[in-house]
Amino acid sequence: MLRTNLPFLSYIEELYQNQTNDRHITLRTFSPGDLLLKQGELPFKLFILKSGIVKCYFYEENAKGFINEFLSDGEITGELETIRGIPCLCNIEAISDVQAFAIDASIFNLLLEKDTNLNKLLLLTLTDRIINTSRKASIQQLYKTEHGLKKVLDLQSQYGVNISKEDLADYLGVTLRSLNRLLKDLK
Ligand SMILES: Nc1ncnc2c1ncn2[C@@H]1O[C@@H]2COP(=O)(O)O[C@H]2[C@H]1O
Repeated sequence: MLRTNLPFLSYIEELYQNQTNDRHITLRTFSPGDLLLKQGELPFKLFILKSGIVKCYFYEENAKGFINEFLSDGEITGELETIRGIPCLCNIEAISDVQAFAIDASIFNLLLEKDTNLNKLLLLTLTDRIINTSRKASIQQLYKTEHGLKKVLDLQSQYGVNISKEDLADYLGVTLRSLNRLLKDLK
């Protein structure tokens, strides 16, 4: 549930440290509740997380939220827009203090043209996301929510993160009321 991408983090840290005069990569900080990317908007920057946790979620027209993933160290956001030229698919919101490397979309596109390392890292990242999203979707279809909840609670204690009940419900695709009932039944 909490995705990290340490090879990507090493890659961007090296680029950041080796910058000379033109500092195209900057380090930015965000507080809980700050939006790094907004659904439907065209971002000019991509972010690669250095530390902290963000949630990646959709808002549907009926004001329901659905959380795809919780992303942490080394995860990239905003790459889909840059590659496909489409508005941001989802919102990326900090749920803890976050530090992220920011890179201009135009610079990222230039790097994509000449850096095979970046291309390989990106392919691995995108294929991982397809695998994780498909796995999550099939688990949600095949098993009861209780099964998903147990897994999420295990992972939460494994990573030592504290995720609000609202976010847990949005991650599992259930109402807060159902989540409270499930939590009560688990006791
Ligand atoms: N299923 C997913 N898992 C992880 N991250 C995602 C997923 N879907 C979208 N994102 C990220 O959310 C970002 C929103 O802006 P973009 O569409 O540019 O790029 C998107 C990806 O970086």
